[in-house]
Amino acid sequence: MSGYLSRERKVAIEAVEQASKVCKLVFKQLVEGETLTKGDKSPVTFADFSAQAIVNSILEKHFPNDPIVGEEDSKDLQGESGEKLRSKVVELTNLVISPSLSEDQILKAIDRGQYEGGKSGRFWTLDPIDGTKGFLRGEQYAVCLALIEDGKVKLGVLGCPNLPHDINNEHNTGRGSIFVAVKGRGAFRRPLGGSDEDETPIKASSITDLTKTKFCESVESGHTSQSDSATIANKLGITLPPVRMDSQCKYGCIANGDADIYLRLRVSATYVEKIWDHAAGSILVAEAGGRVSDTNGDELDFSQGRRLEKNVGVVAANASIYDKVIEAVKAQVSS
Ligand SMILES: Nc1ncnc2c1ncn2[C@@H]1O[C@H](COP(=O)(O)OS(=O)(=O)O)[C@@H](OP(=O)(O)O)[C@H]1O
Ligand SMILES: [Mg+2]
Ligand SMILES: [Mg+2]
Ligand SMILES: [Mg+2]
Repeated sequence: MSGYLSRERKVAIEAVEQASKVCKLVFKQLVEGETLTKGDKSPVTFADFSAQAIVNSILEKHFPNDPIVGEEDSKDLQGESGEKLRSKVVELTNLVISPSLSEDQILKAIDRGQYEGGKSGRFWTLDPIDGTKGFLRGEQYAVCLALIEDGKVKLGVLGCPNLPHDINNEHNTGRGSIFVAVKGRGAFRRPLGGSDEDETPIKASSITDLTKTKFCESVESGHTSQSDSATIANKLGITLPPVRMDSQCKYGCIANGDADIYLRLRVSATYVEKIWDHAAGSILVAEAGGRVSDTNGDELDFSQGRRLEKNVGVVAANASIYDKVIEAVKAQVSS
């Protein structure tokens, strides 16, 4: 494939593929292996750091001048107290990446993610594992990578290793997809581990009858107001129960037409959304013909640094119902 951002697209897919591999490996070794005591979050920590090391070192190899806004930093891996975690991350990273990287190279790669973002120039943003709680439960999580230029998202890649190919028939289909979107070039889905030939274009749904729509939201009631969304759904005449799913896989479902509305309604007055939690997902929905905004109807503004300082919550929906949905959301959040 040639043309606008074709090299960036290819490298980003490769980076997300490799990071997804380490996540699956950690899950198999440590979560499924029953070595875990209840409440132990160490596997997701190993996978988070290893995935960020892998993506950042692949980006550095191909685009050495591009800064990265990544969720993690190497603080917890430093010094004597970080020794155990550090050696595990080095081991895991080198199971996936070749040629092998030294401990120092791995820590430096993780810390390439410290860029502060902003309104000019180009940078990448990475959430090595979004939906950490979903990962630990063996449910949905995503590796999320996006390219931002002058404050606008131009490319987004979401790796969703556990997402069923058919969410309506989840026990009888394969799992694992990569979603890709480039500004102005549409949105696509391909199987994890697949090739360019396996890519198919995807579209948001075109359903107009609100009573038949499906909405999705976070599993965690600490991340979205599930009571506000129930009130909104009721006002809109939605009868189906919410599809609760962790991570940016929710954006993937909207882009793929598997759900029609995504509501993320602020629970805490002090929480500000992070750019890596929404960059890749939002371009995916927009390129699939859907609409995305915050709960005031304002465009998500990725030019404000590491966080979406100007926005509150998120609403995504298919284009035919978006206006009705945002009207109901605004009424609820301002009441
Ligand atoms: N208070 C609050 N409000 C809103 N969002 C929050 C909040 N706290 C955390 N987070 C971020 O939510 C990310 C996961 O979002 P999900 O929609 O996947 O939620 S969940 O997994 O169902 O809990 C999660 O991303 P990861 O840390 O990458 O998992 C957080 O960045
Ligand atoms: Mg996240
Ligand atoms: Mg994360
Ligand atoms: Mg986190």
